[in-house]
Amino acid sequence: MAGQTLYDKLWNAHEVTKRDDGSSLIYIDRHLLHEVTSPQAFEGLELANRAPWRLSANIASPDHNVPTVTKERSAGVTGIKDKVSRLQVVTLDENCTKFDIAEFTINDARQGILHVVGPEQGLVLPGMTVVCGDSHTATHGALGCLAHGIGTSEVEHVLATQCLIQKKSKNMQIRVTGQLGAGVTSKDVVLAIIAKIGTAGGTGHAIEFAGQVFEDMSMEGRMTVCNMAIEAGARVGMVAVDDTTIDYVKGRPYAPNESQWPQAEAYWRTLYSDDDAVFDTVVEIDGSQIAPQVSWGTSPEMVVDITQSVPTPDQAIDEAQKEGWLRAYTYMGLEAGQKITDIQLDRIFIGSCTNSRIEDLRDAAAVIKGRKVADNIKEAIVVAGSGQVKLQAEAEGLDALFTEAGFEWREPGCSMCLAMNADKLEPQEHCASTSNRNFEGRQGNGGRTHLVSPAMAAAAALAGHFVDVRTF
Ligand SMILES: CC(C)[C@H](C(=O)O)[C@@H](O)C(=O)O
Ligand code: SF4
Repeated sequence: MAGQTLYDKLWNAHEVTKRDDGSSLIYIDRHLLHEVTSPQAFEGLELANRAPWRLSANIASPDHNVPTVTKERSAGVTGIKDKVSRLQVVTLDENCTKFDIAEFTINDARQGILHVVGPEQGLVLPGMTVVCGDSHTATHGALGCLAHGIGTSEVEHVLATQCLIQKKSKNMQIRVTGQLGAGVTSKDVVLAIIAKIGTAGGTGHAIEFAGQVFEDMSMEGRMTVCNMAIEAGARVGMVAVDDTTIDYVKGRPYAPNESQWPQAEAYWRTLYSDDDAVFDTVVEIDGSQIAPQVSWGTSPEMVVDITQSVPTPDQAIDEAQKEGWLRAYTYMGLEAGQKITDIQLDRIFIGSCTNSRIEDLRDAAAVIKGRKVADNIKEAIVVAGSGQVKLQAEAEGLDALFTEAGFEWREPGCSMCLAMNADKLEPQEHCASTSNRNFEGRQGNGGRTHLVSPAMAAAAALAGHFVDVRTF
């Protein structure tokens, strides 16, 4: 028998039963809940007169709708101006109280974006199956677990049964070899992967990221990459367990205690793809060739190197791509062939579940070196992914570096990643954003998003336009 991939191992360890139609019933270890996709699930549970099947598997926190301005945040839920947003957060609080589910509420020091909070608290551990009513749940695969987003009806299903009906995906390995150059980060790696394979490249697959670049990468970096597996078309992204994983988990509040640790670690150490495991699809990229990336268009695959230009229609591989580009030039207000470094910016957003961990903030802060945000930038905000990241950054003095340069230092939440709270772009504004999605209207009606790394966003804030952080 051929060896098993990491995905096979995780799947087999959680398969309760195979069904006649080729799907399987899978046991779920951890369920993360936020205010947007849980209300109807709780309502369904109540109507069916059911209780959550395993309370301790669930953890909730509001993240999408919370205000990030300190004055509004300190007022708690009453500080949320938008009625619908407030109702969602209040409803989450009420449901968690009613069903006895643990919640890091709006002003809890542990509140934050679930995909930052889960690993940080040790609530997500290697070997687990992890779900959340949120497509970026793939993030958690960085810890060597099987994690993916689910819809609201599945949220109800998991609450009620702790199980899910799933169809197994194909195995894909993306190998990034060699070493990254200075100034090139995990965000550039994942954007370069998507530029290469396209937003449908991973469709139907569970992606394992492997190779020297991921072996050398920190847990924060691995989370950035797995986070965007969904933008590469896959629901699942994973990295094998190694010393980096084990060291990251050790000592986290909900991680196994000392007496449980040896047993847990012994199991976790088995979570890698066997040498003779077979992948349905393999992609290889030379990491040393990756440059800082910038998205110019309205899809995460419309990405080029900072040294390049907006592509011209004759470079499109087919008519469909050409059509997409023509539409994107207009929406983004860019000319074909225009240099990326000529794109002037209006706002800067450093945050989101892709890039709001401590290492991301350190990377951005390191670029500042006493310089100031350029005059043409209307607003530059830094939004830590969780209360814990914010505290850590403040302990390191990063907040002062940012505010002295002219950035605003905000409270944790999804913020300007999506236009669901008060942090939005105005029509036609260009934003250098460390988030993961750049479709039309994502950051506000008519807003123009450019996806970049935290270091590139910081450099752009200081220059007022995109610059190559390697020579800035
Ligand atoms: C609101 C939520 C359902 C959504 C998701 O699933 O990803 C959001 O987090 C996003 O990033 O678009
Ligand atoms: S930060 Fe953005 S991508 Fe992540 S969960 Fe929030 S809205 Fe979705």
